Amino acid sequence: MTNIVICGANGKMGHNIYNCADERDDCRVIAGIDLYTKQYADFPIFETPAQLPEKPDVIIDFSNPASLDGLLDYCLSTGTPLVIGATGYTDEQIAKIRSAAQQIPVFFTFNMSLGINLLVELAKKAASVLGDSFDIEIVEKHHNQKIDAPSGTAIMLANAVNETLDNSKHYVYDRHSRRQKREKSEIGMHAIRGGTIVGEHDVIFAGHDEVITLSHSAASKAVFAAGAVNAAVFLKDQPAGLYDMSKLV
Ligand SMILES: NC(=O)C1=CN([C@@H]2O[C@H](COP(=O)(O)OP(=O)(O)OC[C@H]3O[C@@H](n4cnc5c(N)ncnc54)[C@H](OP(=O)(O)O)[C@@H]3O)[C@@H](O)[C@H]2O)C=CC1
Ligand SMILES: O=C(O)C1=N[C@H](C(=O)O)C[C@H](O)C1
Repeated sequence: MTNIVICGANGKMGHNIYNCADERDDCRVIAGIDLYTKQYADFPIFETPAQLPEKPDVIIDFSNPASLDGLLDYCLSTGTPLVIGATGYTDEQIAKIRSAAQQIPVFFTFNMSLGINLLVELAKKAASVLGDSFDIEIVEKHHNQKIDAPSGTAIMLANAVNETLDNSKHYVYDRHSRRQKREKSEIGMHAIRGGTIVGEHDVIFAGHDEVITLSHSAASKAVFAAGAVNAAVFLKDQPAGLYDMSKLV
């Protein structure tokens, strides 16, 4: 049995993770963390990790980058494994996550779906064949409640493509404020926000008279919740280190 605490328990992903864990026999949610306390049917919610009455086997975080320091303090001092699904971190925060993973198990990915992680591999392959001659643009679409842009997944895809191309590209987020043609070294990053779109990502390779688009669409948040719960059950028994979806396929 894996005892889970959800950080961001009152949020959309928090609810989906609770529902996913509730349907399984090998794990259960024992508590939540969120900005205000609200009693769920089955578990209590606390405002900070320090208030947790017992140490869980693993914490799953789908809250906000603002909760990172408190979570890392708690997980490092108690040796608690941490699954991080939230997005919007600064480079400095990502460095802190990597550093913590030298002492505790940390599972960190901007997208918990298996499909996106295959898309990353396909995009790397396409970049290795087309990257020198085709223009590369990434388009992501999400619901109107999303705070960060571009999405963590779009950044993950761009980084994977760029690393394949020896980091020869730079990212362009805005073409409104300049009057000039596109440079070969650009990866254009485009964020669309509207309605209840769950999450769509296109990596577009545009060449002379031909275009290849690699595309992924999530139909519900349950797909991310399933990945996060699988990650938590996996992480509980791992040594310190940084893990991602490649460990779950
Ligand atoms: N890796 C992946 O596969 C996926 C990642 N995500 C990411 O997960 C995050 C959450 O998404 P979603 O559930 O849709 O967002 P929600 O806004 O619905 O949920 C976030 C919850 O966290 C709470 N919260 C905010 N700040 C803190 C804090 N400092 N400490 C504790 N709780 C806090 C919010 O409270 P309040 O509402 O009061 O601010 C809210 O209840 C986002 O960063 C999103 O991009 C989402 C889906 C998949
Ligand atoms: O905020 C969301 O909803 C999502 N965020 C993640 C991201 O920023 O990449 C993953 C998924 O697309 C849903």
